[in-house]
Amino acid sequence: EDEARAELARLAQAIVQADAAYHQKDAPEISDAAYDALKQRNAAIETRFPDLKRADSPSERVGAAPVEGFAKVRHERRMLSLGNAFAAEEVAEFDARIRRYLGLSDDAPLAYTAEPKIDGLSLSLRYENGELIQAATRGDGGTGENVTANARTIDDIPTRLEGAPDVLEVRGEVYMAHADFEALNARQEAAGEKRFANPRNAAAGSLRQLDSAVTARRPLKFFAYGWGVLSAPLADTQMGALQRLKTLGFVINPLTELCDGPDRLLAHYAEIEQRRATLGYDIDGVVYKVNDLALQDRLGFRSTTPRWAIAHKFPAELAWTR
Ligand SMILES: NC(=O)n1nc(-c2ccco2)nc1N
Repeated sequence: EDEARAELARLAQAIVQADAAYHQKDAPEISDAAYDALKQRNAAIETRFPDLKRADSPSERVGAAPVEGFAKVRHERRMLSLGNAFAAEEVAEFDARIRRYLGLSDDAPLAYTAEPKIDGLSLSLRYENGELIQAATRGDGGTGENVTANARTIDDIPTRLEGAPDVLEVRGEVYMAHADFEALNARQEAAGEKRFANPRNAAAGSLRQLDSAVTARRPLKFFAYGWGVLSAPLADTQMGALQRLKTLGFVINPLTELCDGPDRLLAHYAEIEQRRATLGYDIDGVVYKVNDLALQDRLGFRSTTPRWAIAHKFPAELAWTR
């Protein structure tokens, strides 16, 4: 009984904290699944020890459940996270591993693209016959949230495309620029509303608003960096596909470069790291991708990450200090 009483106290505190993060900071500290598990554990103990139920039990609190939220969307092609590299040697290993996997000799040409890794939240945009019909967050990679109405309010996201494949899913990152973030927090403060901890939380909280009129007032931006389902190929190479997306009206990160091998990748990494503080938006590394799409298809994916791509991260930045 004492064990149960103590655990109920811990659960109540954890659930209150999770609710506060979800509702106040627009940035849940734990996943919906973890939240649900806390609630179920609490209910199970209360069922077993009814007389231990707390006056402030989370199972009785009105509005405790996170906002009923968005319709769920299944991603036909999983939205994957990236493997990480932290040291230069790991970049050489990434290249060597790919050469081994493909049976390429050390001196065979093997090009990569290198682009800044935007520190925002991933979004998948589905266009059919040139119409934006669905926008979904990454979620757990297999199932995300339907945020179509909110995505339509983002200027960088075209609602209509000319000359696109019949079915085209564009993937990219929603983010908030530093200047827009500061201005938003000033408005929040003036209105007696909560401030956002950092641009990523502000972008996430703004995109995951149930009221799209709120999203429309939030300065969100979008860089396209990839694709999902395609009814026809965009190009034969990563760089060519990005150029095609640009032609279709998407914003591609201007610091994206074609590199002929690990040394060039590291040189570009250093250049981007040099310019990081002047970009006006948060990045947390550089993403290297094999440029040839036929090779990407042969390389495929590891359990959860592409074999053909890696994120070379910057050393963790101090707490958001601007
Ligand atoms: N976050 C970001 O900027 N990303 N993320 C990818 C990615 C994730 C999976 C495949 O590619 N690429 C870029 N530029």
